[in-house]
Amino acid sequence: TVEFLHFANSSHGPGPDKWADDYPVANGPRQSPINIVPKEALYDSALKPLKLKYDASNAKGILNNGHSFQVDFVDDIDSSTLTGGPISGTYRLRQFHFHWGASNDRGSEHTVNGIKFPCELHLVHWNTKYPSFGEAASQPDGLAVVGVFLKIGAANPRLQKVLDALDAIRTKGKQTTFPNFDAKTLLPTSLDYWTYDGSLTTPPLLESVTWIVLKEPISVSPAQMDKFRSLLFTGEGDAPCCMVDNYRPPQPLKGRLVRASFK
Ligand SMILES: NS(=O)(=O)c1ccc(C(=O)N2CCc3cc(O)c(O)cc3[C@@H]2c2ccccc2)cc1
Ligand SMILES: [Zn+2]
Repeated sequence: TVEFLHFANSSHGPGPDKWADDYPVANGPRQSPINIVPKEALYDSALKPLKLKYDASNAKGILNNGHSFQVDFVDDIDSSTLTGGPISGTYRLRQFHFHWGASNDRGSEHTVNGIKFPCELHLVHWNTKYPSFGEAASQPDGLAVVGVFLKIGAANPRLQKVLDALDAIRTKGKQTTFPNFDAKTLLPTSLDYWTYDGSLTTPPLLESVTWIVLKEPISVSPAQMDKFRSLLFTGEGDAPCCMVDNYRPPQPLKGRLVRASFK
């Protein structure tokens, strides 16, 4: 459809339909995102509650990486971690970032019964049984990403703190310090989740992600969505191209089971 034609031919490289040329894993058995069909998810009473312990002082900086923006965390100690849930061991928070659309009818990567949300937050964690994030990213149990949907509603004051930093990182490659941010403030009340084995949703599309998608969305206002769209894919001095529609569409399930932590 039109947004992918744009994504495919835009200045920031080939879009999702071209990725298989350079990354054959794009057609692999455990690609992300997927469409979640709640009625086809299996409630698994053995799934533990998610335990997210985030230390605000671990927040380092905020960066426009040319395909999204991310808030990076100090991850050389076990102070911001994910445990419990579908995973075993301890995973450290590395960064969080978002995916969003050019309009409020699209933007999320995962969909629920085919419904697209205007935005999706990803909190990226890596398994500390491996020596580093890069090493973990190539292991089948190396990464765990918590996905949170954003739904149009009241302005979200916790999200606003992140959005207020975007003016300083408008173009690709720009970054600025972003100290003392508690990522927990971006989570919804309920930590009920769906979980399945998947991949990175951007190249290199590594099949190393245990996905944990929260059922309850957080709110975002239309004005706040416009703030996301004020970012540019392009660098300073390049012809400006608005950073929008930076989401991969749902990929084939290929027989995978989606489990639910709730009835
Ligand atoms: N959407 S997502 O699945 O949650 C996700 C998670 C991590 C990453 C990530 O950290 N990547 C992939 C893209 C990328 C691009 C770069 O220019 C870069 O310097 C680093 C990354 C990393 C990455 C690259 C190689 C191996 C593992 C991660 C990207 C997307
Ligand atoms: Zn992502």
